Amino acid sequence: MRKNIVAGNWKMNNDLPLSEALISDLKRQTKTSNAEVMIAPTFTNLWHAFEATRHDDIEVIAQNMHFAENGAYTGEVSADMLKSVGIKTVILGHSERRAYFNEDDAILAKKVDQALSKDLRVIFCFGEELADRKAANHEAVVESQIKNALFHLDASAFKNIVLAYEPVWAIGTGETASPEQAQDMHKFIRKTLNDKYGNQVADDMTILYGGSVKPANAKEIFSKPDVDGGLIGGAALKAEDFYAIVNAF
Ligand SMILES: O=C(CO)COP(=O)(O)O
Repeated sequence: MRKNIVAGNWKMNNDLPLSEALISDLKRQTKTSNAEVMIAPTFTNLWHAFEATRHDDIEVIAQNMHFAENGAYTGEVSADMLKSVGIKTVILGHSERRAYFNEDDAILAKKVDQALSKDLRVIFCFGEELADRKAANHEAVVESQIKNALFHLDASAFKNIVLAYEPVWAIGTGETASPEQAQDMHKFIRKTLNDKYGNQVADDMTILYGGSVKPANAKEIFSKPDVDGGLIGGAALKAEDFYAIVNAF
């Protein structure tokens, strides 16, 4: 079923004391919308964050994981490790992972497979760079990112996938895709799913937009019919701003 989700990706921000403080602030906010609320702290804060929100309407999710079961992968974290600290959802394919850690479609396909085989829900991120959009190549880029990492899956696997369109040029830049640009791309993504898997998968898919979503622009972006929520970076680091976005539905 399609849902409204607002997920805060904290990226590499907040050590343990700051994470504790932000979670206390988040717990003081009031949710007036039907959106599911998620926060993605860094690995070292996951257990504390899970414990601290156990009785709250906030899901703690992970920013990344490795594709292997376990073994000699220094510095990496496995699906089982995430599950053992209460995590049920993992972000994969973020543009920062793609750009700085060389995660390509083939690696991401393996990560998606591993996460799904462990019953983790995946928030799968993708999006074009500025040069792609200037060359009017944005739809082709997004289509290939989705196809290469996900189209080996059965239709039933998509129940555990949420898509997040994050145009690279709008991340952390203060430049947002216009609500129309977001809507056009989300509609195109749904059509791409429809062409391969039919309208059940396409209509049920939750598609988030990410890239400089702020309290001031969230309402207009979320009002678009194919935008089901947001993946929020900078504005997720302040509880009032984050809940202003959550409540923009
Ligand atoms: O990358 C993002 C969320 O994953 C978006 O970040 P900003 O909201 O800071 O642009």
